[in-house]
Amino acid sequence: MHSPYSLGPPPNRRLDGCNRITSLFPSVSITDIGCNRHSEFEAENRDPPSIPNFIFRFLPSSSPDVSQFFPFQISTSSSGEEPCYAGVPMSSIVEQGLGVGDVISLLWFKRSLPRYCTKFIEICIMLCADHGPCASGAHNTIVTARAGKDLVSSLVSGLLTIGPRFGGAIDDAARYFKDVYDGGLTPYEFVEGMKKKGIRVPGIGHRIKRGDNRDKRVELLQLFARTNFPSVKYMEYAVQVETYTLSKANNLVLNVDGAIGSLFLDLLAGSGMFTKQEIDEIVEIGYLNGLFVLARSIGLIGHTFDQKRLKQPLYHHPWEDVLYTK
Ligand SMILES: CC(=O)SCCNC(=O)CCNC(=O)[C@H](O)C(C)(C)COP(=O)(O)OP(=O)(O)OC[C@H]1O[C@@H](n2cnc3c(N)ncnc32)[C@H](O)[C@@H]1OP(=O)(O)O
Repeated sequence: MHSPYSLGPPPNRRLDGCNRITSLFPSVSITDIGCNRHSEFEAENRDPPSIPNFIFRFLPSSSPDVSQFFPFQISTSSSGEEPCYAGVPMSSIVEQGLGVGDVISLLWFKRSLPRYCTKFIEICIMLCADHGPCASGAHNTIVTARAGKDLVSSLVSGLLTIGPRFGGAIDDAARYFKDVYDGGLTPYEFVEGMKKKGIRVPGIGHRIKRGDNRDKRVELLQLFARTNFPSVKYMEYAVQVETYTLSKANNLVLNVDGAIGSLFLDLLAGSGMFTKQEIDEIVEIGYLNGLFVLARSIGLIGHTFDQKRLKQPLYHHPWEDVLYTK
């Protein structure tokens, strides 16, 4: 019995996909791509090699995308001598001294991005890793760890606070900044239009930061991008939006979500590594909140360990904060 989570598509669907491929590419035989060998692997109680790996080895590089034939697509191969991320072997990743930004670029974006892009991803991860115990996510994690729960429970309890008000506005910021910049709206038209619709501008506003107490993380991201990116047009637009919102209220700064959202648009558009269609898809699907989720997991895990190491007792919130009503 094939589980959808273990070996990939069951044999009949594998064969079906392979048959369609061999009919499309007469130079490729079904033996070449290993489809007729499923029972052989099963008899030896081994995982069959992934079909796409076989196929990509035999198809000419100009072949159309065959991935559409497969209900399961992978970018991590575990069937060869060593695991590969989007076709790049682990040894090559280690030997080239690549970092976690490169791994993210391979696994999320399915391509090797230039070093300044992967460095930018790494800076996002480093800067968003933690923001102290009072932020929503850390607070939840701490309370959960102190209730005696395990690492995973404590981590996810914190992660579940990530959303439109806390760390989860990067995708929406990117969507809006892209739409309004590409559509030629002025910052004034954008902000006032949002106000009319009763929607807060994603990427703008902070609970603590103010116009006269800027977010250092935003400044560091902007400095890196201004120095290394070929173009920062979306970021400059976001800064113009901030200038306008700050003229309305001192808390309406460009926050870290807005900075990452606008700068990632610049990375996608300026690197020359993505087609317009791919950029639209990345923004529409919403890849970018993943950066905050991944980054903040580092800090939340640290908060869990702190509580365990310090043997902190069950948390109880101070009575005096609570207004009791009838
Ligand atoms: C790492 C991070 O978490 S960064 C934050 C990511 N989230 C966003 O970018 C979403 C948009 N921003 C917001 O929703 C808010 O600014 C928050 C949640 C981040 C902070 O909110 P708070 O400091 O609690 O501000 P509060 O909710 O009290 O709002 C104060 C005033 O500013 C206005 N305001 C706050 N943010 C915005 C915004 N993004 N756009 C328009 N107006 C805003 C509010 O309408 C409110 O005005 P009102 O009292 O006249 O209604």
